[in-house]
Amino acid sequence: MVSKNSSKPQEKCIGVIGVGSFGTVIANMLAEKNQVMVYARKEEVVHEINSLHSAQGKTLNPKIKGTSSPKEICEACEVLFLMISSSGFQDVVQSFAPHLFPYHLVIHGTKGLCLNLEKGQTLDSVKKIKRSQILTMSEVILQETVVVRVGCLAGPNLSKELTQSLPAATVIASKYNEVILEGQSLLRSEKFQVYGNSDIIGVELSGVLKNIIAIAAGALAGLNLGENAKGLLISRGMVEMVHLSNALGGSVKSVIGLAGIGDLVTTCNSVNSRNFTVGFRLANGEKLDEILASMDEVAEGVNTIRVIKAFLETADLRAPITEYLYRVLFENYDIKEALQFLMKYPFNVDIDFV
Ligand SMILES: NC(=O)c1ccc[n+]([C@@H]2O[C@H](COP(=O)([O-])OP(=O)(O)OC[C@H]3O[C@@H](n4cnc5c(N)ncnc54)[C@H](O)[C@@H]3O)[C@@H](O)[C@H]2O)c1
Ligand SMILES: O=P(O)(O)OC[C@H](O)CO
Repeated sequence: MVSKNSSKPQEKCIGVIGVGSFGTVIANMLAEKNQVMVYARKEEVVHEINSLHSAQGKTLNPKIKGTSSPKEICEACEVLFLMISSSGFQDVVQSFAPHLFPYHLVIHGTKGLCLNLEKGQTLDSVKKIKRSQILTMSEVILQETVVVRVGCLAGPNLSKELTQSLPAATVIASKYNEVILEGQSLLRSEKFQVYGNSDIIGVELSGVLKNIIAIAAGALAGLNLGENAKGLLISRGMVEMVHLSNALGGSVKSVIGLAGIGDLVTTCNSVNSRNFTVGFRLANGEKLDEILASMDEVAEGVNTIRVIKAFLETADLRAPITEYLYRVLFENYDIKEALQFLMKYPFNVDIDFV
């Protein structure tokens, strides 16, 4: 877009829905090049954004305007970044649906799964689920709204490091090349590289599934089992991710790319990862309920383990790391015994998917 009076490109208004850890970082990155409007559901957070230029203590670029109105942000912005944890994703998308039109372009950054169950059913009541009862976030957007041009953003993107402007890269995945090009033009900078991928389901699943392995990596670290064991876990974890992703509709190529192996290595090695931290604290004897109650931010891997365990009940597939973590998290199985079992698991071949 070029204004009538100058050759400088006119700034667009880009919307960011959700101002948690990741939403604030992405909003600040977008504000380097364009006007940004952010949506927060609480009026006090909107007031803080507009008067103090921060969101729950996290600094925001003063150019960023806050609103609690889905209508206002959808009218002002054609491009929207959805940065909501998976637990609130479906509710937020439903509340935005009346204000979204086919001209909107929506990119999400959520690394979790939603369920597509009958009214009144829960994971506890059904216990076994099929692929059709699991929704990735792009599938939620397509199911609940008339938006067509949907993308996802995934990769090794720890928000604490992005806040410090440390170098990083991400993947924008979409079936539509224009979504990838738009995401690249909005976010790419000297410090932040943006790759494209057309396999949106595979990229979403890569970001979702690596959280499971990160919980196990945190547990290994908490038990001081060493770097050899971590190498073993990451490599077997990647194989498990490939098979699960395949069964859920993702391609191998995405898992071995930046959003898969790239994010897997980062998250399995960082105390800044919430999922790694859950595993680390479990290994130090804390109970899951205590850990989750003390965390302000979401560790998506915990719910993902429940969802994938229920999926495994209907799939012709073994995923031993996920299955044993489920027993540790939800059936009081001893974490040391689980890890010892996994170390001795009789995997016969190293790589069986190429
Ligand atoms: N923090 C990171 O380093 C990082 C990096 C990449 C991806 N992610 C992914 O991004 C997603 C969000 O992570 P985060 O770190 O920002 O989490 P967070 O807990 O800091 O923020 C979650 C945001 O979702 C909003 N939200 C949740 N339920 C809502 C509801 N019902 N209505 C309105 N708003 C609601 C919260 O208010 C908050 O703004 C997760 O899926 C995470 O896996 C996080
Ligand atoms: O803090 P985590 O464990 O949710 O990880 C954050 C990002 O997914 C890292 O890319």
